[in-house]
Amino acid sequence: MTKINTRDLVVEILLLVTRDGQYSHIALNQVLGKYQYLDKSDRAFITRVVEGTLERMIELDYITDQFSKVKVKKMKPVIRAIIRSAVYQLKYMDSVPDRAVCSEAVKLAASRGFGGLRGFVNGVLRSIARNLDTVPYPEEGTLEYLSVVYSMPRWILEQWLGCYSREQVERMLRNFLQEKPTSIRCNLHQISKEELKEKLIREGVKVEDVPELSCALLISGYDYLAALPSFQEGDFQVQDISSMLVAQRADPKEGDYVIDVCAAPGGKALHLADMLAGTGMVEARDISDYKVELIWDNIRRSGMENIRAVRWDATVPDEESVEKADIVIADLPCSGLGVLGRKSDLKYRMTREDERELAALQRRILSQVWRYVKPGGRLVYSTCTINREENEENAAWFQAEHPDFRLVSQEQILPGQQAGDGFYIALFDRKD
Ligand SMILES: C[S@@+](CC[C@H](N)C(=O)[O-])C[C@H]1O[C@@H](n2cnc3c(N)ncnc32)[C@H](O)[C@@H]1O
Repeated sequence: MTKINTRDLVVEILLLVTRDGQYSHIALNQVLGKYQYLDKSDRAFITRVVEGTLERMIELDYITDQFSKVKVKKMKPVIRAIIRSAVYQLKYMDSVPDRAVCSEAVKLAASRGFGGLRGFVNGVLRSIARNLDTVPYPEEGTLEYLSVVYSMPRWILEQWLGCYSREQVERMLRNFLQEKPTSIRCNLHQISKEELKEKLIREGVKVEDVPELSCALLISGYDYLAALPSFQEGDFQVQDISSMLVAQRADPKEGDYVIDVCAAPGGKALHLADMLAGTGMVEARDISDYKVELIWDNIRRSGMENIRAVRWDATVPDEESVEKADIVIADLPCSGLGVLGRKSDLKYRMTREDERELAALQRRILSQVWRYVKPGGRLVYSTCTINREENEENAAWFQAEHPDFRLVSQEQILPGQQAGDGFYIALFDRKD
């Protein structure tokens, strides 16, 4: 079998994300799925360089611009991807010798049809390698400094500094860059947490408890999660810890009928079905056949029978569901700025305009789905963002529009505040 060049795969994935607009986790899974025979260390190298390069892209470009006559923005996409991933290795991966980073990058430029730029790539990377320790950074305390050091677009920083203290903002920024274990939710209808822990340990996985949540575990040290027997047998679901709070706040009772109006890939809907312990029914809806199939994949794996997946556009009224649900879950599409620690490419995609459009879409969906809540039932509105317009302001708007609903609680969890992602949850009940 021909040896796969891992750095070439890194460049391929970076191009899929930065040039072709694919989501990083999808591009990474796609490529790693195609080369399943790669050994564990190669897979770990590819994942680390791709994720690290995307996470630190603003800083990497800032460094490169100090040493290159052609600014990063003006470079050809392939050269840009090669240089970015090489600068990441020079700055953040001590285990890779600088000489190897530079020469591999030069070879890559040639093999990708840019032989004429070998000298350029070599020159830029060697000057960076020589001068990395003395790169002048923007003045500490300025917005530019935060933007470069934490690789965060300025508009996002301005927005957060307008709502939160500098200390809170810096804690979030530090948190996004920290490596975190994967959180999983144990399917308690099928296996106890202790049994799952033992099974995972036998599969070579490192497991930690989450004391505050009886269904959650943190795992690390595995190679390919989807290949673990415990995953294939439906013993757990990958789910963020903050996201597990949604079903907890909804607090379903035996026999409840739940509609999750935006459910794919099904994390919260499956959690609710698990809490219903074989009783009641969860209808998990999403907008496309593709998304509905993702939910079905997870339902089949979990083996649960009190949940079904259905295609339905949540902005379209569904007269048959009016006042039928004990609980409506509205975990709506959002700007996702609370999960930048796991999906760092979102910070480069999102714009202020997108946020406004998402806040408006959330209102359109809420304007329909409240009708499905029975008198005496509950509506949980949640997002994985930390933007007030999408969160507190939408909850206040909903409350003002619908006086027969009462805002029972709302919580804005900031990244770094507890173990999970940044998240927002508002719980409403409908008067009887
Ligand atoms: C935040 S995600 C939901 C995550 C899910 N609740 C979970 O826990 O796994 C939002 C979902 O809304 C779906 N969506 C977007 N617009 C929609 C619409 N108009 N109707 C129904 N679903 C929609 C997206 O396809 C996406 O799967």
